[in-house]
Amino acid sequence: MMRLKIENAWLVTMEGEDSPYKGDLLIEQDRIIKRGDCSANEADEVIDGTGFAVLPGLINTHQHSPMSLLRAYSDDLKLMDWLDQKILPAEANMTEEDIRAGARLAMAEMIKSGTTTFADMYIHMNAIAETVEEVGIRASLTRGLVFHEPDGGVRMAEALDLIDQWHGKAEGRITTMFGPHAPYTCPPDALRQVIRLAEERDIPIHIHLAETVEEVSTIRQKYGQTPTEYLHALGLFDQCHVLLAHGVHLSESDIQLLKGMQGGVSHNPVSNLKLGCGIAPVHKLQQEGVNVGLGTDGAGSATTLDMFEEMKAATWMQKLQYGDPTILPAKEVLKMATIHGAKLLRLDHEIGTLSPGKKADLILINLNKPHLTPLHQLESLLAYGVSGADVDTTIVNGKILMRNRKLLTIDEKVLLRDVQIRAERIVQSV
Ligand SMILES: CSC[C@H]1O[C@@H](n2cnc3c(O)ncnc32)[C@H](O)[C@@H]1O
Ligand SMILES: [Zn+2]
Repeated sequence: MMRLKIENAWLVTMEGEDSPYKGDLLIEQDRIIKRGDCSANEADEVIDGTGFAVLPGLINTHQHSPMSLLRAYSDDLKLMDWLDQKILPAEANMTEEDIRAGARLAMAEMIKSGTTTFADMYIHMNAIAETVEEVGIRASLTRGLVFHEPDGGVRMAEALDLIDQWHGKAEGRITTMFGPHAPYTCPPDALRQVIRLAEERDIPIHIHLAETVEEVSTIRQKYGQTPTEYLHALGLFDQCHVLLAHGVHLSESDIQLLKGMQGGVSHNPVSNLKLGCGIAPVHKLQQEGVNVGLGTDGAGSATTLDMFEEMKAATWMQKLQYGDPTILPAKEVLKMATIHGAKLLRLDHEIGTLSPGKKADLILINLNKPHLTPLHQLESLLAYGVSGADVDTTIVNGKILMRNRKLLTIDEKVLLRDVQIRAERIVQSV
C-alpha cells in the first residue's frame, strides 16, 4: 500500500480547538491514517511541508462548470436579462464536446485554486461525469431540470440515468443529486414528482432559491407565497436533504421554515454582488442553526472559481451588512469553505477536515511569500490574505492532481487552446 507523508507543515485541521498546529500527516492510499508525529520510514514518499499550510480541500457547493466557456462574455446585466438574452442563447449553441471541454477548464481552475470537491448543475452530465472520473477531482453532480419547456420528461429520464449510472462511481468520488432548477422554472406537479423520487431513493435535491427580488414577486404573483413558502408547502423540507443555492431574499419567517432542515444554503457572494442580487442573511441563518456552505456559481457570473475570493467576499459582506466586524470571523468562513460545505453535500463523514479515517482531500499553501509574511494568526492569513494562486499542491482521494502548481492529470496548454476556439464559436451567432 502506497504511503505519502507530508512533514513539518502547519496543519489546519478544521476540527477541535488546537487547530492549526505544526506536525506531519500520513496518507495511505486514499485516506489520512495519522496526524501528528510520524517517522520517515513509515512512508514511501515524503513532501517537505516546511513553510506550508495544509488545509482540507475547499468545497464549492454550487457551480455550473461548463459556464467557464462563458467567462467574461456577458457582464454588468440584471440576472434575467443576462440569462434570457445572453446565457441561454449561448448555451443553446453548446455541443456535448463543448460541455466536456468547459467542465475540464473549470476543473483545471478549481484544482489550481484549491477546490477538491464541487457541486455541479448542468446538462450533458454524462460528459461531465466522465471528465470528473478522468481528472481525479470529487463532485456531486446534478442534471438541471427546467420544466417549463416541452421536453421536461426527457430531462427527468436523463436525471435518473445520471443517478443510476454514476452515483458512487469513480472510486466513490462521484455522488449525485436531483436538480430542479428553481421555483420559477418548476411547476408544483414537477416538484412533487422530484420530491417523491428523492425521498424514495434517498438522493438529495439541489435547487436555486430566492436569488432576486424579481423571483420573490413572480412566485408571489403565481402562488401567493414566498419561494421558500412555496417549496415548504410542497414538502421539500420534510424528509429530503436539500442544497439551496443563493437564499438571498429570505424573510424572518422564511428562515423559521428552514430551521431544522437537512442540508442548508450555498452562499455565492461574488455572483450575488456582480448580478446586484443582494446580500444573503448568512449570519441570521447560522444563528438559527441553518448550515451554510460557500459556492461560486458558474464562471459566467462569478468570472473566477477561486474559493478564497468567495471567502473574503462572504465575510466582508456580513461585517458590512450588520456593521459588526466580529461577525463571520476567519475560522468560521474557513469552515464554510470546508466542513460546512461537506455537510451541505452530505459528505462530512468522508471529507471537510484533516481527520484520520477521512479521505485524503487536501491542499498545500506556500506561505513563503511577501503578502503572507509574517505569520501571526494563520487562520486570518488564510481567510483574508491567500488567493487561489498561492495553492502549491492539490491532493484528492490520496492522488496528487497538482504539484508545484503543475497540473498532473490535465494538459493545460492543449486545453486552453481548445477552449478558446470553442468559446468563440459558441457566442458567434448570439
Ligand atoms: C438547467 S442547467 C442550469 C442552468 O442554470 C443557469 N444558471 C446559471 N447561473 C444561474 C443563476 O445565477 N441563477 C439561475 N440560473 C442560473 C445556467 O445557465 C443553466 O442554464
Ligand atoms: Zn446557479
